[in-house]
Amino acid sequence: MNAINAETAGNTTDALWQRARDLDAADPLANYREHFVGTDTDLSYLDGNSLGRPLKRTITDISTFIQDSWGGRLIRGWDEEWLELPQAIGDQLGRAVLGAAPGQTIIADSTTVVLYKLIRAALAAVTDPARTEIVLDTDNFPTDRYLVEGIAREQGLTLRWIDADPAAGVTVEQVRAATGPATGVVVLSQIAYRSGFLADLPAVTAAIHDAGALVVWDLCHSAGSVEIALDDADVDFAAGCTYKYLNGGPGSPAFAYVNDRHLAGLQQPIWGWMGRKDAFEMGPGYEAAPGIRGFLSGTPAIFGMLAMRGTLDLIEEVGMAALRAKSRVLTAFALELYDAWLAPAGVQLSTPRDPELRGSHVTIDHPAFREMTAALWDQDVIPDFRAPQGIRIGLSPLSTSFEELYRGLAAIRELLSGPEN
Ligand SMILES: Cc1ncc(COP(=O)(O)O)c(C=O)c1O
Ligand SMILES: Nc1c(O)cccc1C(=O)C[C@H](N)C(=O)O
Repeated sequence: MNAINAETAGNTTDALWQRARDLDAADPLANYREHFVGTDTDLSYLDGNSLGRPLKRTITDISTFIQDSWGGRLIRGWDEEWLELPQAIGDQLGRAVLGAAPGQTIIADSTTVVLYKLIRAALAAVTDPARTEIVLDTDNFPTDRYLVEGIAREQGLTLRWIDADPAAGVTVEQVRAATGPATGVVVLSQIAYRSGFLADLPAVTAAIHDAGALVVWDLCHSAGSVEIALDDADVDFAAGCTYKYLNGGPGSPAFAYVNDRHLAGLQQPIWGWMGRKDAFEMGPGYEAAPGIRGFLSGTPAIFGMLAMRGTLDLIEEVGMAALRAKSRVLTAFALELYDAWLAPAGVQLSTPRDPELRGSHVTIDHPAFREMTAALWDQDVIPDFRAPQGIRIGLSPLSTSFEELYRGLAAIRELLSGPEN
């Protein structure tokens, strides 16, 4: 029996539609949606946690860059501006999003490469030879797991796996149980890519430090969606993407954060000319540039850095607290729609209900979702599918509207209820 009854669904649907409109009307960030390309259509974009929408100003920023900077200044651009951009934008990101004082954040490479460098740097900072274990969890993003497996093999270290509940995440208790005198480094995501579980970063960091180990946080799904205070939590190392909630565009470079107290004498493993002291001296042997700049390896991807500046400017204007507040209302409304329409149709919720424990996406599971995702995309409803049967509803606080979210979940409800309804 199909549990969505047409009569009651009609009433609920009208009430929820009105509610979506009311939430948009009450949303203090509603006007920011207009800053993004494509938000004046009926397309429902629910995948900003994979790839954020572009800002309209990016069209002008990129075009001006080509015309004036690249086209006008040519190679002089490096000396005049570009060489400093990885640190300048890194500092802005640190200030606006990460809770990091200047000089600890840099834009570089991809998240995968940055994580490799950070994990190796963290291991190099562990001086006790008895600390031979890297701790990670079974539900972390594939790149994190593969990197750690590769590094353990390369360095002759042992892995200790935390068995994470895929519908929840890694708890402080689990971290305490998995760490001890043999732990060197722990690698975790602040927000789980699948369930959206939000880890208690300060408490987990403190637990890892209590065990005498260092932590590398993956902030891909949290940068630009939740408030982060890396310095206050005394985090050791962190990395993340800029193409999700920071709207840097496909393949935009990653960021690396290294706490000041680790920077002196830091050893990262990819020794390229751009990370060397006096890069343009091109001297013999490698001597790392002082500070966070020693974290560069090759030529920075300037083009890929331009778009994220627009979002950082907006975040500085609005503040991360306002973004987090909107994100909480968005995910709460997603749960309301889920309860009214999808739970009765047998869809499982795989994201914590407690708003303190979730980030900015909601994951729902159903055996029909693999096939359904293509049908949704055809209808301009764009979530993403994560195997084996999950749809993630990614909600970007600056660009997602409540009506857009309503339309997306209504389309899922209709496809689930079949052609007869
Ligand atoms: C948690 C997490 N870590 C790492 C990555 C991978 O980063 P990249 O492909 O940019 O290296 C992603 C997304 O792709 C992610 O969600
Ligand atoms: N990075 C991606 C890509 O290059 C292509 C398609 C999707 C992505 C993603 O961002 C995946 C994403 N990090 C995830 O959480 O699943």
